[in-house]
Amino acid sequence: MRVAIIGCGNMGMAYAKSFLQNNLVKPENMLLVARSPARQTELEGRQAGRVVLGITQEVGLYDLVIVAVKPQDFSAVARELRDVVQPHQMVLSIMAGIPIARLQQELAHPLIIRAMPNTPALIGLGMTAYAAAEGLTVRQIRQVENLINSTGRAVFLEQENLLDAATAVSGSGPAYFFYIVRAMIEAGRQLGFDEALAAQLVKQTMLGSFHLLNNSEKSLDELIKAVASKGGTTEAALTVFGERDLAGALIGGISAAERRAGELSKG
Ligand SMILES: NC(=O)C1=CN([C@@H]2O[C@H](COP(=O)(O)OP(=O)(O)OC[C@H]3O[C@@H](n4cnc5c(N)ncnc54)[C@H](OP(=O)(O)O)[C@@H]3O)[C@@H](O)[C@H]2O)C=CC1
Ligand SMILES: O=C(O)[C@@H]1CCC=N1
Repeated sequence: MRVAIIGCGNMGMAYAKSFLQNNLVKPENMLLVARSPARQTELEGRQAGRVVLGITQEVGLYDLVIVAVKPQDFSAVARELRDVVQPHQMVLSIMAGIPIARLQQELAHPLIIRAMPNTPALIGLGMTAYAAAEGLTVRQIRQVENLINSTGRAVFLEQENLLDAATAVSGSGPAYFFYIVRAMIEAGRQLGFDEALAAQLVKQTMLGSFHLLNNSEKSLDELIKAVASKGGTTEAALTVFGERDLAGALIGGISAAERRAGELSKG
């Protein structure tokens, strides 16, 4: 498959790296589009494909065009891409918020897949939710899904409107996890550990807890109960979390992320 990527930042390059590592795309079949000469030089150094400056006619020669710029940059990209995109090409957007209808309208192009990945895609452990415009064949959708699967797991959403919720839950999710890990390490530090030891205690605890959750028949409530002895230390912590409504704060934050995706949809 021949793939052009517009927006070769964190996510665009995570995709490029995965496709190459899994031999789904050959370097000679990958086109990386930069918007500045400095970025062009930097991308050339990565040897992940041919690098061009700007959205040239060449972009029209690829089977799939991935748009991975910030949502705020999309309209500028669309003004150039709409003159270049060819009827047979598929366009995969990973931009937060922007709905398929707006992508189709601004690009004057029907064959759109909209996906929401997350940063663990960098190591092949990503979670992507995606939806497809009507008019794409099952074969075309499978071709794109095969690429996405090289970055981790993927779920197809029949209802595109759930993509904003996926953005809030799994797209932004890694940042919530890192936020909690950071707070736990800081607590360890304040209780007397040096940074490295606090980080080791927390990271192994998160890793072990994840695998326990994944391999256990117990519900989350039961898993919590199995740690929190009556009148013990965990209960003391959970009481403070409850008094400060930590769960409510997390749910409220995730709802705010979903609302923000809705705002980004309008440009
Ligand atoms: N980061 C994340 O966790 C996730 C991000 N996303 C989505 O992915 C998209 C990209 O995010 P992310 O990778 O973090 O952002 P980055 O800022 O790392 O990457 C965006 C890239 O787009 C480039 N760019 C902007 N305009 C153009 C243009 N006209 N032509 C060519 N390149 C252009 C920028 O170039 P330059 O370097 O020159 O500024 C930059 O390299 C966003 O829409 C975001 O919503 C989705 C899921 C997760
Ligand atoms: O924060 C953002 O807008 C993007 C979308 C999901 C993760 N990062």
